[in-house]
Amino acid sequence: MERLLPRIHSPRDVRALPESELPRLCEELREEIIAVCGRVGGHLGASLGAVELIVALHRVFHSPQDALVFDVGHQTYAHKLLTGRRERMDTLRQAGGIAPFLDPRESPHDALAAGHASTAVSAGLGMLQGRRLRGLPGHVVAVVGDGALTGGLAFEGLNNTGGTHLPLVVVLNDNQMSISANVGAIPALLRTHEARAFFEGLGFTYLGPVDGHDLPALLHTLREARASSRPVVVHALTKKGRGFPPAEADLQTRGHAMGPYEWRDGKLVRSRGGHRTFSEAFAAALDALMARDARVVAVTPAMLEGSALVELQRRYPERVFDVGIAEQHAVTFCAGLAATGLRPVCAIYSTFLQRAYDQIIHDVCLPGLPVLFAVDRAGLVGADGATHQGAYDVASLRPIPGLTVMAPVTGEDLPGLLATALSLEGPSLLRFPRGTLPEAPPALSVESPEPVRGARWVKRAPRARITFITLGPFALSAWEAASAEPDWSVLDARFVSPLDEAAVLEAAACGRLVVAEEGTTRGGLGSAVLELLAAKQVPARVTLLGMPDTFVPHGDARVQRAELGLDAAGLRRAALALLAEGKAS
Ligand SMILES: Cc1ncc(C[n+]2csc(CCOP(=O)(O)OP(=O)(O)O)c2C)c(N)n1
Ligand SMILES: CC(=O)[C@@H](O)[C@H](O)COP(=O)(O)O
Ligand SMILES: [Mg+2]
Repeated sequence: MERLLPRIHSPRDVRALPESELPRLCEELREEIIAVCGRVGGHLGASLGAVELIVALHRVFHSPQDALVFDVGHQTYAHKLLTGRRERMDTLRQAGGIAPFLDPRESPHDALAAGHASTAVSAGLGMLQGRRLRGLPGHVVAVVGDGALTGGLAFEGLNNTGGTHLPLVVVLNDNQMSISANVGAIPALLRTHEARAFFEGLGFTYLGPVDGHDLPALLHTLREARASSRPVVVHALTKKGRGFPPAEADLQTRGHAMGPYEWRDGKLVRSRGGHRTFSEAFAAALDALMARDARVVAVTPAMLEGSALVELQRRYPERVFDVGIAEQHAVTFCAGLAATGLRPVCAIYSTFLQRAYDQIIHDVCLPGLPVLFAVDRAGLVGADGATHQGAYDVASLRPIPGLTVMAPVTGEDLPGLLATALSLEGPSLLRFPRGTLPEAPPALSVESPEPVRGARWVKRAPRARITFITLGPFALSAWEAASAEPDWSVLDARFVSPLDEAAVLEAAACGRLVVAEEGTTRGGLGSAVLELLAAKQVPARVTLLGMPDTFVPHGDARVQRAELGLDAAGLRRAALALLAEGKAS
């Protein structure tokens, strides 16, 4: 039988199909999503669960005249396949390829860019208001997951919408899952008759619950929602990973997002090489700390899996808290815990920490509470791209008084830095990157659980002509870049705040510095070094290396590092250029 999908180039083609063909279209979409994720990896589970929903939405609403606003955007592979991107889907999440989430620059059918959760209702309401004011026609639909609904921003949007009486259509894609099982009272309430009362109480018409895989029921309910003249919630019950047994059966570890896999003999075969990640090394160090000190507790805003805390939660169910997609709450919750004498560790991705900037300043740092922010995915993240890069944590948080900011070079550094955090009276931040642990030279592979202070010389040349000052694993690239040069030194800053001024001034005495960090150079370690040199009137030539002043798109992080000069070869080039410049003047 001729496949339908190759004939679908836009939502108009979906609407032209006889309704009886839609189940076959869904089947083909599933096959395509499974095949694409198999080849290039991606957000498999959420996308499989939203297939019927997306087909029904494109059938009932007329994108792009009607705006479909998807929360996060990780569940939209069917939408991408139906909106003219099918032939490029094998480039998904790769450099120059199809975006990991939605991007209006990629397609007019992507109403709004996203990547972070809980934005769809607010953005959808804004679009509806904007269209009204500008006299533009069209419906606006906000598609929100039950996980995203645990974020405060979603409630700010619902509250505002309910008060405006504007006919925003909110489609609640309820699969009872965030990345891990969803948490909290509201997801539980959604499974009771109270769901209707809850949304009606907020000023919405409630339609549902409807089986989110039953096309006729979905089409009927969405048509009813389209006809509404007031805010309406369509509550659709779906299953994450639907149609792919390994993803359905193993929702937490495999169903959400994955690398390329193979499907052999009815089993999923996948390997990430068995290498330990920074997150796992952090969790192991935290485990040891929790075993020693009953005051230590851990908090994650819905990233138990990614932060490698699953096992730790099993071991300490009362001391490891998943608070849902609620970064602001996570930080202020930690403030409360710390105020009782506990020592909370807030495990959070750099990009999601951005959500909680005021909570960090106002609730934690201003009262000087001893919360440790364990900032994962700091630096380039690769396939998730611009929305998820960990570029701004150091630059945005360095100015906050009393916040100690530090970074490990290797996994071996983690116990000592965690002990350092615990030895402090006030707040601290420990940043480490996504991915596997680097191999460390013998000098840096010593593990000690003792607190550390100040910077550390990785290579100290007696008559240095140039010194690298680095943050985090960059010390290893610098060490490699300098290894064949007897007069090149390497200083691991280790602390950005407080900066080890004596060590930096000693490093600057050679007259030439290359400062390297995996974060924006605007305001980061490099800026801290320049501020110090200016204050002390130290004449030194300084090159700053770091993430550029643009949003870095999706791609392979290793390739991006090479392209941005953020690897050993790039550091070497920068040093040679600086030395050559010195000669010329
Ligand atoms: C602010 C923010 N925090 C955390 C994440 C990581 N994250 C992406 S998808 C997801 C789960 C979302 O659950 P839900 O909205 O129910 O969608 P589902 O995957 O179940 O379809 C999480 C925690 C994020 N993208 N944004
Ligand atoms: C969509 C989203 O925000 C998460 O699923 C994210 O993609 C996870 O990233 P990691 O793979 O780095 O845990
Ligand atoms: Mg969900």
